[in-house]
Amino acid sequence: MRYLSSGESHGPQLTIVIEGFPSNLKVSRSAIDAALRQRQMGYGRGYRQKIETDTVEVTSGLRFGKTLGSPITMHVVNRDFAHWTDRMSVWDEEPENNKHVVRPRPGHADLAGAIKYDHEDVRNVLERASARNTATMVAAGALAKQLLLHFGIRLHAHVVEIGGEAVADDRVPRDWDEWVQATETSDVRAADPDAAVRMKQKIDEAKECGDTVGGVFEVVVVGCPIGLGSYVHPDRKLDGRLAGALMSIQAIKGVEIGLGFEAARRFGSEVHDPIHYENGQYTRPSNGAGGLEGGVTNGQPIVIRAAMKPISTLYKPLSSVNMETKALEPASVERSDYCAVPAASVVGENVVAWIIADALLEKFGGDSVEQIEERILLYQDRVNKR
Ligand SMILES: Cc1cc2nc3c(=O)[nH]c(=O)nc-3n(C[C@H](O)[C@H](O)[C@H](O)COP(=O)(O)O)c2cc1C
Ligand SMILES: C=C(O[C@@H]1CC(C(=O)O)=C[C@@H](OP(=O)(O)O)[C@H]1O)C(=O)O
Repeated sequence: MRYLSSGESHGPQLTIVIEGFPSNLKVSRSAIDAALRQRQMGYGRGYRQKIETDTVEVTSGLRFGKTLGSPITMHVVNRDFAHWTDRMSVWDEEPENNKHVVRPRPGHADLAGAIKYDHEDVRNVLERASARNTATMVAAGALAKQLLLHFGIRLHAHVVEIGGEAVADDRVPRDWDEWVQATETSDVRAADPDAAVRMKQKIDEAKECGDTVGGVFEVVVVGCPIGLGSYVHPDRKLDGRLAGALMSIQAIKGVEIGLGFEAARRFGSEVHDPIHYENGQYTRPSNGAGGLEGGVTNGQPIVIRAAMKPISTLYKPLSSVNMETKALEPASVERSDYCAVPAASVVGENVVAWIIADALLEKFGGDSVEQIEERILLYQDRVNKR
């Protein structure tokens, strides 16, 4: 299963073409729209989200709400394009009064992208480098999530840290539904209400100073069978694939699985999860491995965290260089978010859904939902005999 996306941030629309999605899954448009809406939310987002109301249009691959097995094409319209028709025109000549972006922002793709693609106007870079494209990741992932749910695999993401303010683990509900409810009613998607207050204060502090803040989110996946992914080649290791997918989200700078970096500070006896056998199955009393050993799912919940750097555009800009004159000048200022960690957590949840769904199809074949069902049942039988 694979997908490609296209679209500039202020162009007419974003497009996603998915190939290899199995047939005969009844899919819900409102579930995709709900995920898109969640991605737009979160304390610290900028004015753009007041302009957009992201929803999905599907123009191929579905009939009567069911997948056909043929390529699925989805679109998300950029309402903001209405304000950019001359500056983002596909065919018309460039307007004479068009102002070029020439002072690249430290932390964004501006400078490296302008040099790589030989652009004089940095806008030609930032339009596609923009995290607007994360809407396509969410649309594709929200479809994959529906496939996973059909097979009893659930996943959810929450924010665990913003600007150094972290949730207390014992304040996060252990019950799945309560936890989901707690994050979805929090405007920073953090399940600990006191930490959420401190996180919002950090965002306010950054905003007042013309600055930005980053943070950490965590994705949890439950219900995965043992044996997704493989240890045989680097590109088949599920830990690597998940880390790669999360790292490919704009501004993600670190990924850790299970104990992650903490494992490097402990003795092995304090890190690895003992193996027990109870009531006819293997159990693990702890989950330091975060559900993955040797690049393969081990039946425990997958727990994976990602660190997001602060937003690159600063209203009080760092110094940069005018690429036309080479003079030292403040970096350009684009309308911007102050903090997008809650939004990034939604993106993270959906890119993880995509990778797990892909690994599921790889293990069980992927032409139709019925065929996958049969193979999962057969496999479960074998697993139960081990
Ligand atoms: C959901 C989301 C929203 C973002 N919003 C902004 C923004 O408003 N302004 C900005 O400069 N960067 C924003 N970013 C981050 C930039 O896209 C990112 O800094 C840039 O792509 C370079 O990141 P990289 O070095 O990880 O590739 C956002 C990222 C995400 C995930
Ligand atoms: C458009 C989105 O995020 C954008 C990501 C982004 C960036 O530089 O990455 C810059 C901002 O764009 P604009 O200048 O249009 O406000 C964000 O709003 C979105 O998430 O839908």
